[in-house]
Amino acid sequence: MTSVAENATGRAPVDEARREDGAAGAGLAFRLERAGLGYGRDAVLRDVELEVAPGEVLVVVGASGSGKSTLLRALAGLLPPREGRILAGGREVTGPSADRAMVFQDDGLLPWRSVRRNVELPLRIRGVPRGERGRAAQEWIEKVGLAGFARHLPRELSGGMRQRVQLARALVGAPRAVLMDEPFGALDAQTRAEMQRLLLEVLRETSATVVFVTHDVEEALLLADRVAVLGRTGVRAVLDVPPGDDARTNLRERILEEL
Ligand SMILES: Nc1ncnc2c1ncn2[C@@H]1O[C@H](COP(=O)(O)OP(=O)(O)OP(=O)(O)O)[C@@H](O)[C@H]1O
Repeated sequence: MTSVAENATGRAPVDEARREDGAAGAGLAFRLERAGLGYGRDAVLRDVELEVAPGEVLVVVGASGSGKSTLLRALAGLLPPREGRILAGGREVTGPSADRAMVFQDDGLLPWRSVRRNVELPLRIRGVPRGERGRAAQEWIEKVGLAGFARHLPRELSGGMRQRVQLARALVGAPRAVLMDEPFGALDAQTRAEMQRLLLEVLRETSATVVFVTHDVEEALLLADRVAVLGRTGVRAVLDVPPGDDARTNLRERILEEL
């Protein structure tokens, strides 16, 4: 298991005592034990052994079709493993949970709901009283730079703004893990860079564990504490992201070799 002391988000190093489970609100640890994932008869990933430490940002890269989204769906509890086990916070994952928020590439917002009402949704599902959820939603809308847009509908926003709304919706309920599937994949280069900066900024305020899927090795190096590289049927390597440009250049080459 890697040290996450050099966390890209600048967050405090993970407390060893919290690794396996930890108090409510602490980042969630994940563990895949010989997990086999697939659809019907088709195996996508076999024998996956992987640990994600609480508070860590693990970025998953791999060729198209290597199973990045499949892995994320399994962590979210949307796809049960065919073999082995998946543990979150020491407990077997048997379905989705409010502890594990998801962010998708296509925005996944409810088109008929305003920004505020989209952001409030996880709190509403949990039965948080209206006033409290309105305040929390407004706070997150401001944090993601959308003050003044609370009453807008998703179709009135740009792609980048819609991803900001998704980020606010994912984090408003203080989840212990955020699972992000190519969230910036459809954005232009400049908006993507802005969103990466915003993500690093907002993650500093949370202790959530992040598993982030991307095609983009540069994005992986920017965001990750560690990078997991998927190969044809499994995890080929899990690599620490060291500080320093030279070390990153070496790592970039290593990742590209593994891909
Ligand atoms: N719902 C599904 N039913 C059947 N097969 C699926 C399903 N979703 C994905 N697959 C298959 O599983 C394999 C892995 O797909 P997955 O989407 O996890 O890969 P990926 O690495 O995320 O790809 P990409 O980078 O192109 O998004 C592919 O062969 C895909 O066709």
